[in-house]
Order: sequence, then structure tokens, then C-alpha cells
Amino acid sequence: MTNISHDLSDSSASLRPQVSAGEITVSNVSKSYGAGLFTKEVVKDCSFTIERNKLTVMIGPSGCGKSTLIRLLAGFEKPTTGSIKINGKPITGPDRDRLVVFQESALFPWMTTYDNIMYGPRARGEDTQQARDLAKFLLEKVGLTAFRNKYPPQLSGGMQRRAELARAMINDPEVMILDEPFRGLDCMSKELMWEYYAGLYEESRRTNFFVTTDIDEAIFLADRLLIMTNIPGQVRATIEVDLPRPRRLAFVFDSKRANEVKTEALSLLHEEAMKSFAGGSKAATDFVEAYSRRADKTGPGS
Ligand SMILES: Nc1ncnc2c1ncn2[C@@H]1O[C@H](COP(=O)(O)OP(=O)(O)OP(=O)(O)O)[C@@H](O)[C@H]1O
Repeated sequence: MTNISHDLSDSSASLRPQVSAGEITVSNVSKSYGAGLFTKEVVKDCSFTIERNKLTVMIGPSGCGKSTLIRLLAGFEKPTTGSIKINGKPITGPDRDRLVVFQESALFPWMTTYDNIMYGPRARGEDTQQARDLAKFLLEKVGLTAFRNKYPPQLSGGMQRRAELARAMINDPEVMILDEPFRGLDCMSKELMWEYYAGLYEESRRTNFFVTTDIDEAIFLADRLLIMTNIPGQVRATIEVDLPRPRRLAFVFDSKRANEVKTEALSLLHEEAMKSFAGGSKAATDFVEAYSRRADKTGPGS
């Protein structure tokens, strides 16, 4: 397994982004699309907090409204009802205080890795020595110094995702929002990304909100785990993932606590997934109810 250094006494530490972490509160938010008979309620009366200086991970069945919530948090869309606030102020549109990293690569294929990372500062007319030093620092942190002059198609999928993280972090958002950023990577690249990403978070303690459908990814990364219901999406449970940091693959998945969290989360997710599977079938609904009764009686995962 690759060992990644997270040396906090790094001599270039002064170049790190000046992190000011934000906090987002989502209060009774609902979001519907369409009108009349064709109205579809995707998120319903959903409330949660993305706590300052924590890595909050949201996990839920496919199609439960996670990406919709991200668009609302980013300010690309507005809730039908309810409110979303950052540091107590309503979110009215996209802003530099929040930055979203999507599943799809947003790197410009005609720009080198370095130029991609410098895109944000340059777009703001801030191609300063400080920004260039920070780009160099971030290239080092994501292990791409030797690839600074390569173009995205010359990088592996994992390298592209690391370049993307550096490109987001140089803008120093108060809250980083990530929508399944490692989806589609092979298992080994994915696990490597988890260690890189956890390391970047552990150094900065910037507020992070990370959406995934991968339970191992969720547990490895999270300080807090939000479990979603089936559509219309709502937070069904919050689990504090009190595993020590820095996180390392080698010991996280051997730990008793990680396995307890996984069993509890899987039990809840299974119930939610079965609801979508049921689709009105009485036999399937009965199965879900029986499963829930059994889980209530015997505890999660037993
Ligand atoms: N603009 C829209 N108009 C109509 N329906 C939409 C719109 N955006 C999303 N939906 C519907 O809302 C539901 C939730 O979609 P969303 O992409 O938010 O789920 P998700 O949890 O992110 O799914 P996945 O994990 O598969 O990416 C889906 O049924 C989708 O078809």
C-alpha cells in the first residue's frame, strides 16, 4: 500500500491556503420538479448541518436526491420550500465561499496540470507570486509535481482527480462540496485517493461535504455520516464516525469500531434500498417490514 506523507512540519506550510471554515445549515428543505400531475418531489422536509471543520459524508440509495441537494447547496438551484444558510446567511446563488467538485472531470484538456490549477487565480486576475507558490505547494501535496507540464489526457484517472482537488483547493473555499468525485476509478486508485483526500482534509480541517454511494469510502473519510432515506430524500440518521486520525487503510478496516459503523449504516441503507425495490409490491413491502422488525429486535446487522 502506498504510504503518503502528511508532515505537518513541512517547510512550505506557510504556503497553505488560509483556511476559514464555514458552516451550512439546511432547514426543512423540499425540492420538487415539474408541475401538476407531473410534480416529482425529490427532497422532502430535509434538515441537517454541515458542521464547521468537519468532514461530513452523505450516503444514500441511488436516486434519493443527493445531487439535487448539492445543486441547492452550491446555489445553482433554489429549494421549493425551506432554507439553506452558510454562516447564518441565506444562500442566494453560487459564491466563492463554496466550491463543488463533480463526478465528471472539469479539467481543461488543452491546459497543462499547472495551468489548470492556476485557472481560478488567473480568472480573477490574481496570477501573483503567492498564487504560483501555492500552486507549487498543492502540486506537491497531490503528488503531481513531475506531471505539472502534462495535459489531462496524459494523466491517469486518479491523477486527474488529484489535479482537480488541487484546482479546487487553490481557490480556498470555506466549504468544499464533492459529488462522488472518485466514482469510476478502479479499486486501487480509489483507495489511494481516499488516503490523499483524508490527508488533505486532516491538514486543513476545512469544512468538507462529500457525497457517495460507497460505504467503505464513507466510513474511511467521515467524521459524521448522514444516511439518506429513499426518494424523497431526507436524512434518516446521523452516525458519528469516531475513528482516530490520521486515517490509514491498513488499520481503519481492521478496527472493531469501523465494522460496527458499517453494520449500522448497512442495515439502514438496506431498508431504504428495499423500499425502492419494493415499488408497491406487497411481498417486497412485507419483507422490508419484517426486516425492520428483526433489526429493531436484534440490533443492527445481526
Ligand atoms: N431537473 C430535474 N427535473 C426532473 N427530475 C429531476 C431533475 N433533477 C433530478 N431529478 C430526479 O430526481 C431524482 C434524484 O436525482 P439525483 O440525481 O439528485 O439523485 P442521486 O441521489 O444523486 O442519484 P445517484 O446516486 O444515482 O447519482 C431522480 O429521480 C431524478 O430523475
